[in-house]
Amino acid sequence: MQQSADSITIALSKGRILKETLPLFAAAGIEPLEDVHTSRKLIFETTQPNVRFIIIRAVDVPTYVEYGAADLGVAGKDVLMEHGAQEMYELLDLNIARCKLMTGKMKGAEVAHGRLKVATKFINIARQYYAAQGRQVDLIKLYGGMELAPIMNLADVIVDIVDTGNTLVANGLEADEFIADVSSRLIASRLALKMKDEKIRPIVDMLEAAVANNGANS
Ligand SMILES: Nc1ncnc2c1ncn2[C@@H]1O[C@H](COP(=O)(O)OP(=O)(O)OP(=O)(O)O)[C@@H](O)[C@H]1O
Ligand SMILES: O=P(O)(O)OC[C@H]1O[C@H](OP(=O)(O)OP(=O)(O)O)[C@H](O)[C@@H]1O
Repeated sequence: MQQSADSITIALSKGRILKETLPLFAAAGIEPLEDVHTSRKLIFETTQPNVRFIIIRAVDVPTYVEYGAADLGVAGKDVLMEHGAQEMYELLDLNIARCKLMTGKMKGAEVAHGRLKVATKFINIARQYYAAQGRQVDLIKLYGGMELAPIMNLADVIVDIVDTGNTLVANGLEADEFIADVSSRLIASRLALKMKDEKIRPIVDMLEAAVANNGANS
């Protein structure tokens, strides 16, 4: 399907962000015409004739926006930091899916002073974080369940998302160093901002009001 000059494509992260994203867009007058949770479709028309959603894996959202295949996107700050922000702009902090990026280690463990083995799916974030501290690290890429790595002696520490801390505790780990606060952001492609500013602006304004209203009600 071609990107058309007068339509707007918005890439949404499926998974846990989606539940909190849809009410914000609904408050901005943009609702999918079908139930996104039960449909196998990837593209959804919305209550606004020229606005459609594509619903994809969180890590793929920056890629669609970067290439201008989507005009707008919603993704976690963790995903954006890991991807690196080329050809796109962060327009709004949606203040949803709030959590922290932290290092974690076995409870009570002393982190050795020498070279550190770090398991994470956030390889770029971890590389930058430890480089800024001048620490030598071996990075071990995982795709989930990072908490298992120190238990199995695969790594000394992990870099992962922490919210309640329950997952760390349930696995005998503890949070150690804070890396960054995370929440979901509205992003736009450079191209879309240049070519479709007058279509994008009212959507951003309505979302901004919805976010403020969300904050006032929580
Ligand atoms: N425990 C959490 N609490 C709050 N927000 C979280 C939590 N875990 C992840 N997030 C945020 O939600 C985003 C999406 O997380 P989710 O778990 O839905 O997807 P994922 O596991 O990264 O992706 P996939 O399921 O495609 O592998 C993350 O990028 C992060 O910004
Ligand atoms: O501090 P908590 O409230 O326990 O939340 C943190 C957990 O949530 C995320 O995992 P998720 O459920 O997304 O699983 P996955 O990363 O293995 O896909 C994250 O990777 C942590 O494991």
